[in-house]
Amino acid sequence: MGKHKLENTLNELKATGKPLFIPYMMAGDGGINQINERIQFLEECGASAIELGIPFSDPVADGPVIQDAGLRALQEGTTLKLVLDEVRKQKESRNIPIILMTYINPIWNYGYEQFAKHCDTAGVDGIIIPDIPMEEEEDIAAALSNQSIAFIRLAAMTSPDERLEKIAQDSEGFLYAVSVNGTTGERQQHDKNTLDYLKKLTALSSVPVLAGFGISNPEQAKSLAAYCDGVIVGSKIVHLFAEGKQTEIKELIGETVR
Ligand SMILES: O=P(O)(O)OC[C@@H](O)[C@@H](O)c1c[nH]c2ccccc12
Repeated sequence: MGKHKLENTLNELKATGKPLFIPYMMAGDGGINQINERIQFLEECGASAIELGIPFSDPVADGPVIQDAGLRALQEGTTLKLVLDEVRKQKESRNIPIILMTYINPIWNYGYEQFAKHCDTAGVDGIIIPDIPMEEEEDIAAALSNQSIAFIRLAAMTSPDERLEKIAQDSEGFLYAVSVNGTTGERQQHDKNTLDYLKKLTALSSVPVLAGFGISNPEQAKSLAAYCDGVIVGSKIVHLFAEGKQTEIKELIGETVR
């Protein structure tokens, strides 16, 4: 058994032999009342876990689709505190793991200890922080560790092998393998060397490895998942929600995890 519930849940799903699928959704896009509705919908679609984005004014890793969703969510008045309050309401009825994706600044404002405690109360299982360098993560890592919340690390294709090794060993819950160079957003295809990179990370990591960035259809998802444990899809899901195309979300997830 791994140290974190998230890791154990993903490993159980992995044992069924199907690729893992983690959809990303922007919290507060479509209104605060859509947060729990959409989480429940994605759970019913067969998602393995949910990556819940906290909108932020300076989202350096986000491409245009997610940036726009973030602006809409901010206009709805979405804050980290509001999202945690919403997520807590559904804690008992929810079976799917929740992963928060937030830049470090909102966590800093909230207070690291306070943030970790409130995540625990809300039943949050893991955290992704795209803009904290390995060298500066000690304090937030300690706060999360006190509450047994998985601190998911991001690996980049440009990282040297030594660094990838360290990231793969440190990562908790799963390892997020960023599979393009650049920001989030749909891509036609991935480089050939992406597959070697995924293979390498899978060999280095003791937690499940999921590829994310640039994935928008089941074919792409399956071809990458053949070299790791599953995929994360953001922009495509955000875009389909914004257009009210829930049926297509269901098909995308269903066809990938089948
Ligand atoms: O949108 P894409 O290309 O499908 O990529 C997933 C991504 O959106 C999601 O995981 C995410 C949204 N914002 C991020 C910032 C950093 C890392 C990851 C993310």
